[in-house]
Amino acid sequence: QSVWGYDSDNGPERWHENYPMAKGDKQSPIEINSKDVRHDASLTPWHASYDPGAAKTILNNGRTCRVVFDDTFDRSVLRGGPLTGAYRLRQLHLHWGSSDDHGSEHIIDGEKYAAELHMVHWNPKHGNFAGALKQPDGVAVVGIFLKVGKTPKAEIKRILEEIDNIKTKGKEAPFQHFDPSILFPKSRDYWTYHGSFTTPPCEECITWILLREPIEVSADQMAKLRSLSKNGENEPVNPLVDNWRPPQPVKGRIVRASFK
Ligand SMILES: C[C@H](CNC(=O)c1ccc(S(N)(=O)=O)cc1)Cn1ccc2ccccc21
Ligand SMILES: [Zn+2]
Repeated sequence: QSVWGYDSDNGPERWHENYPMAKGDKQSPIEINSKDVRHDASLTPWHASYDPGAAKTILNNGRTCRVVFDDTFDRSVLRGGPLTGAYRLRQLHLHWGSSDDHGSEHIIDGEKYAAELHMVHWNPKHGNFAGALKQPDGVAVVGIFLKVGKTPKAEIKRILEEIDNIKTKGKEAPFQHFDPSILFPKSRDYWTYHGSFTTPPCEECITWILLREPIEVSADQMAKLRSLSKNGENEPVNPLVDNWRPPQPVKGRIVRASFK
């Protein structure tokens, strides 16, 4: 019984065999077409107030590179936008491709970005993360697109510098004094819709907040990300690339925009 992944024998087309939610009506990611988006003037700006001291470790779990934060109290929270209340930052991670022309999970007007960064928050009114992922308003994920360009954003460097210490599956390193809000682009414009985890168990508990403005990374930084391995130490090298789920059926959902 192979654990889920992104290969032909355990990839997105087969996740539903062990995770029936994968065939639900509110799955993520999706393709966003501007012509179908509805501007919602009632959408207020979102606000993140993160404590750099909440950052704990960075790890390679064989499927992504993840930074974990202390979420035992309202220390780093996201408010506003489509959200009611303060959602606690739990972790951030990325999805990327084997080349610069693809890798993001959400696709905007046919455009795929080289990578997509997810900042995962949960609603403490549901007690803990396990409880939150069973609720439609349980989790909020801020998605930031990464585009390869000439003027890379310096702040992403901090994450990529750690890559050398977590090359193989299971490797973890301390990652402290990091405020992920430095990764935000200038514009606060966003799209929002209701969806799911883009990985098993694919629970439909996520309010997605996708930032319209991508941040820039360099080709070298993308190569760095692609130097991560799915395999454990002393196992045959299996590059950690293409850890993205293809777009899922929109099924009548409305995507709202905070901007005109
Ligand atoms: C779902 C959880 C592991 N998965 C995630 O937390 C997760 C977060 C964000 C995304 S994405 N790509 O959509 O942003 C995908 C997966 C495992 N898990 C299952 C039950 C459970 C209970 C407590 C703690 C962890 C638990
Ligand atoms: Zn993700």
